[in-house]
Amino acid sequence: MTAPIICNNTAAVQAILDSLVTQHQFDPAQIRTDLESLEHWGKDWTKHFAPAPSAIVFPKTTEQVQALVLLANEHHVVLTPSGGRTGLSAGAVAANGEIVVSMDKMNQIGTFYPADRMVEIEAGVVTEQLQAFAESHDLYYPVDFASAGSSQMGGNIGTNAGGIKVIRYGMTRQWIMGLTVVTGKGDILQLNRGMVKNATGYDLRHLFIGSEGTLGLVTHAQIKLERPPQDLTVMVLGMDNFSDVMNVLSAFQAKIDLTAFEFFDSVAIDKLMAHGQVQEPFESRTKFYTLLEFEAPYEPIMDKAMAIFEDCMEQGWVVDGVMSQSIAQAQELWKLREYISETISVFTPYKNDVSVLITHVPAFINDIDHIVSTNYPDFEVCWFGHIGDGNLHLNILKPETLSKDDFFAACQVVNKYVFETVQKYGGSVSAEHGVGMTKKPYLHYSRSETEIEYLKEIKKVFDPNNIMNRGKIFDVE
Ligand SMILES: O=C(O)CC[C@@H](O)C(=O)O
Ligand SMILES: [Zn+2]
Repeated sequence: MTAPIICNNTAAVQAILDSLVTQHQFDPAQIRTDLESLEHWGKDWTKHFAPAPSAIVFPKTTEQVQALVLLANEHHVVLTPSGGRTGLSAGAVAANGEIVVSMDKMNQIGTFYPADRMVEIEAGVVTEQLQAFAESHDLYYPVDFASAGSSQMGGNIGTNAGGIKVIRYGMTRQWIMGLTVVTGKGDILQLNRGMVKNATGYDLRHLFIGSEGTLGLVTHAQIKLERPPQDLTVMVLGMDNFSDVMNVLSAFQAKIDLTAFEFFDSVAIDKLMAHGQVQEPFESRTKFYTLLEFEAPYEPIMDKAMAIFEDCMEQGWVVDGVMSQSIAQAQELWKLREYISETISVFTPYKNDVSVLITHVPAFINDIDHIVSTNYPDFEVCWFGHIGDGNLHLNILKPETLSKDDFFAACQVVNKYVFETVQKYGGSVSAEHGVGMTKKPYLHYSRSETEIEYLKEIKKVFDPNNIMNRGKIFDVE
């Protein structure tokens, strides 16, 4: 039997911190225990749990991470990995006296392999930093989202982050050619070493991608890069029926390779306009909006897009539309979608991040719409998401008069119906934000009991003392 974990045993934490400095070349500046730091590094963007870590440690090398993991095992103290802390499922929240392992000081871009179109990075590299590096070599890192300026690659790998270009380029997983990890046991493993072809049995790299730091810590990654897209053109279309959103998606996808197909509703537009940072796309409001993007380096593609657009108007699916004529205009239109999450954050939204097969989206949305209008008659609901890949972000906005706890409790009651519907369509209770703590109680709607037992067994192999991000995804006895 493993010894019990004593999360907030200050003596044990202090013994670890002392040992890091005296035995493992940690500079005292690599350790913080002041209240402000504990508050800052102890939480992500979720508002459900109060941060309460014991200390924040900033390793600089894989060996320092290993030393910390070995000490945590010895002293039975839990570690919480921390990247840019932009997560929305409380995967990086340390609420129980954990030591937070921040990758902020491991933020270097390493060797570039032009022939392999690949670059080695440390886990603390910020997404935008990698994107800029790729651009400086006439290449492209295509995984993108509104938080790219803060999110770190280690966190993106931990949650298999998705974002706005998944319809064309897939999730983070697709771009990870290799990983260096320190397992929960304290072993350093080099997984796949960047190769495209490597048929030597289980590919452990893929276990670590999306494992939310519960198996160990990613310290380095080898990232594939892509040729940059050419002449991206953006269209924003307004429509009054959700089924028309899907008609438009099918019409475009039949003839053009889209790089994005995003959707949002008039509540999102209301909030954006009230915030005042973006321009109204059309003179009159419509109920739904889609933003689609495609490469248009040649005139015939543009002609094709215009013809599809006109056809959508004739069919009565689209009420209004606008197309970018320059990069600046395309960027301006993107703000309509990218600013939504931050704009509505003042309403302490209750977040759902669900997905189903695109085939099931219309029926699924109908069911969810019914649940929401029956159960939330008094709450404002904001619909948006990456509908082109089947991912819907359903945000319920807190009325000012209701306390956070009462509001979350009310939403949790309705969750049951939302997730039963997800289950009915064989969908996911977390499409791209991870499970963390907020979706932990609902994991069983997407993963069978038997499957969860396998997950727990895998966790035990890599982290027998359950010191890695304990209490995230599922609980292990
Ligand atoms: O805030 C949300 O619910 C979604 C955040 C992000 O995934 C997005 O697509 O903007
Ligand atoms: Zn999203």
